[in-house]
Amino acid sequence: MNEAEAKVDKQGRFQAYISQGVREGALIGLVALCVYLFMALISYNPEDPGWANTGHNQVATNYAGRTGAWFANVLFYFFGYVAYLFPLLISYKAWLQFHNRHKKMEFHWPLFFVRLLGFVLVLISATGLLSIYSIAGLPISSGGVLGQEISASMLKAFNLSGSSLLLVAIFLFSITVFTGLSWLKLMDRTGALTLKLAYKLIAGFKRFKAYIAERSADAHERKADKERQQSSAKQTAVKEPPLLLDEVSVGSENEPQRNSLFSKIKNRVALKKHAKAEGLNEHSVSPKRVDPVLGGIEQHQVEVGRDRSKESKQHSTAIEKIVAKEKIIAEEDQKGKGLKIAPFLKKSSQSESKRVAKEKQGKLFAFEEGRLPPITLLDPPEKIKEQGYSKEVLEHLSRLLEEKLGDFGVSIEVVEVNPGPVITRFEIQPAPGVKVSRITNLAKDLARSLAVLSVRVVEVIPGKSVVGIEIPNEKRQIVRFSEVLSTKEFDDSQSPLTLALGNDIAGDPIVVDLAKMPHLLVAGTTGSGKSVGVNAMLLSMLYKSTPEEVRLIMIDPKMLELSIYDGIPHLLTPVVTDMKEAANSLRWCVAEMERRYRLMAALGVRNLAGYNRKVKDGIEAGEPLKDPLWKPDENLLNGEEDRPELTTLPCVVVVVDEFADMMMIVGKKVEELIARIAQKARAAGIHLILATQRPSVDVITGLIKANVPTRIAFQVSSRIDSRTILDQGGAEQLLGHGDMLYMPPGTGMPIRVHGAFVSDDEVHRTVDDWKQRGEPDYIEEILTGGDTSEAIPGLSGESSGDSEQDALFDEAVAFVTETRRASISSVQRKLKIGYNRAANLVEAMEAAGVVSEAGHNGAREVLAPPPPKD
Ligand SMILES: Nc1ncnc2c1ncn2[C@@H]1O[C@H](COP(=O)(O)OP(=O)(O)OP(=O)(O)O)[C@@H](O)[C@H]1O
Repeated sequence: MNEAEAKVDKQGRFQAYISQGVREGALIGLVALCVYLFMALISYNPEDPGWANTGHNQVATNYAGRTGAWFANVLFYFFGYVAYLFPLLISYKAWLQFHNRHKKMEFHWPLFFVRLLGFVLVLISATGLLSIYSIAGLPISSGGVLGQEISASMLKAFNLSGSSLLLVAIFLFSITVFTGLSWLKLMDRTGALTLKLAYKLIAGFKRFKAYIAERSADAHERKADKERQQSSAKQTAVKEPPLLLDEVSVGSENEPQRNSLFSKIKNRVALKKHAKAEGLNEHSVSPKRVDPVLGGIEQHQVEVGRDRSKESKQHSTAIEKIVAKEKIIAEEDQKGKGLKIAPFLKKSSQSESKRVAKEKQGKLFAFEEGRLPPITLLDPPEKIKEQGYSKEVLEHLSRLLEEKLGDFGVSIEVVEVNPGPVITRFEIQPAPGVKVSRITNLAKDLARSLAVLSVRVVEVIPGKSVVGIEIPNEKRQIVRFSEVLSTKEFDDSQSPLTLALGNDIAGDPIVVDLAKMPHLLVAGTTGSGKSVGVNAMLLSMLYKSTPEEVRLIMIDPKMLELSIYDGIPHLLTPVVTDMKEAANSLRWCVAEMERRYRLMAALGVRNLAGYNRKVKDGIEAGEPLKDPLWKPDENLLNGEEDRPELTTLPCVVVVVDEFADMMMIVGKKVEELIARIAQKARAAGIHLILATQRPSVDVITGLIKANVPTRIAFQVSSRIDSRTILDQGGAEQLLGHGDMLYMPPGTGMPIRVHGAFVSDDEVHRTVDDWKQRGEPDYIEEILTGGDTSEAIPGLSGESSGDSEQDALFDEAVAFVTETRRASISSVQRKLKIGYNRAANLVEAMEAAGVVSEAGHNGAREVLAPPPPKD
């Protein structure tokens, strides 16, 4: 940079420095002048000494002092109230100075003169107008001397109206000239501002209206909730239609206030249903409540973002609430549409079995009678099946289920609905962290809330990660026995001990094999369908097997249910009603079991099927097998040629209806006999069906439970009873009338079965048919006991029976199975009894199969499982 340039640069910087100082100095000076003038004008006192008058005051009262008083006097004298225009003008100039501080200062003379002209014109017109329309307060006219002069000459020339018009026009024009203000633009801006203001006012009013509506709706709802609570407390019975009534009344006592939203949705569900019933459009009912508020929502939402004031925040929360509610309702509708409603997948083909087809043919061509009674003897299934809930009701129920569980603090989502012939299963997906036991514990509350008979919670559905909620259909289909017998499943089953239980929840037949169980325990309260169930089992065998295949021993302490079967060829002995005879028949079973074991051992086979096959093969080959156990009678002097031929052995099924009565009358001996049969009889083809209506631990003892692995629970009165039978709850949630839980052996998962219905007539017809087919071949020793009772190995004699009847026997069994220690001394210590009594108890336990025989070191193994924990 050369010297000249540096000089120019220095000068430039100096100029910039000066110009900035001048600008800022001018700004400060102008502000100070404006304030000073303004002070002087507002505190103007005519008493002060001034330009036009000397005044009485020695000391000026003006805030701006004598000078200020003087200036004020001059300005007011000449221009009247227009004097205020001067500080106003100066403040405008100061603002311009500030606004354009970064711009280069340029002085434009023509513009300056135009502006000055404008200013003069403003002074003239304003003062003139003020003098014509004088405002009091100044010693001279409010337009000052200038105004006086102008108005006088104007009035002379143009009169009042003409002068006024002219002066207003000049004033407006001069303002434009002076300030550059465009009146048209101003009008535009004013219009826009007015409109904006009007919008704001309307929006504010709408928000306020919405807020008021919301508050009154809430108050109304709280009041309605309260009334509902009171009325539901008073209500003892739920009226028709149960679902709708429940939606508004039942369960509301559990609803906290915060859930009033749910009650609104509930009402909506009710309204929708009602609307449907009335044939109304759904929308004609529901949106009415929200219409007034919905109108302004969108606009409000936009403004809520802008307006940060407190009041608008309050309003916005009210609006957000409403929007949220609408969202929920919309979601609800959406969900309803997305819900999967599919009937259960059926496994069975439903086509009729070969046997049914054959029977039809047989009828047609009058074939010879079959070896079994025809299924046509039974009542045919109903042609018109009851239909479950409609799709709409299922959707509503799903939402209701979600709400109700939500009310109890359990958040779930219904993912699928499977309507079945008797019940409908809702598959629900619990929210993360929700324990399924919480839902199970709510079963009763849910049933009440949904106004249904009962609700069963299926904690685990194999192959799915959902929980099942089963609710009964309004009308249930009756499962006819004939429809289960006509299925392929029953026909294809090879076992002579095939039992047709009924249909599962999907309507598929449940056909089971007693031989595989191998013993069955059936329990349920009075009227639960237990006797019908046992009849169905017996008829299943009568429609599947001949007396050569299956023989029956029926024990009926009530002398009621089973006596109907008396006289059929399957019976080994007349229906047993005497309990002493019942004990003898059990004893015979044990002896028969032992005999069969010996026979099987002699023939080298492992089970009854193997034995029967071998015997049959021998007969078919023309070389029937001889009885290896036969001993020649010394008195009769018979020889080897008299050795009888072996015949096939039938399965023996012992059916005990009301097994609790037998236990009470005969005592513990029965338990021991049953345990004995249950432990070993599978291979020997002896099976037990034990039914009781008293599922208590003194009837279904640990010993029996340990030996009878397959259970069927009909409806019971409590969860404890259900646990006694199934080792888990669930049976208390059944519907009765043949609804049962079937627990197959070796599984912990009960299957829900709707039992097949068998009428007494059907039983009579079947029994009569069998009676015509053959006579029973009774074995007398069964009832008398014969000499078999003494000869049963392993079966305790009367002395051990006494020990078993010891009052402490059960306690001792419980102790031993629990601690898994079977020593006499520990029993002695635990029960605080003498050595002999403890030893007898342990021996009785050995005889009952609870503990093993003493080993070479005297130690015994505990065989029975530990007692169930309630
Ligand atoms: N599978 C079924 N389907 C429809 N209804 C049934 C079914 N099973 C039973 N019922 C109805 O339930 C009633 C009671 O059944 P059931 O007599 O078998 O009960 P229970 O448990 O044996 O009672 P109790 O112990 O007093 O004899 C029957 O009269 C019948 O109307």
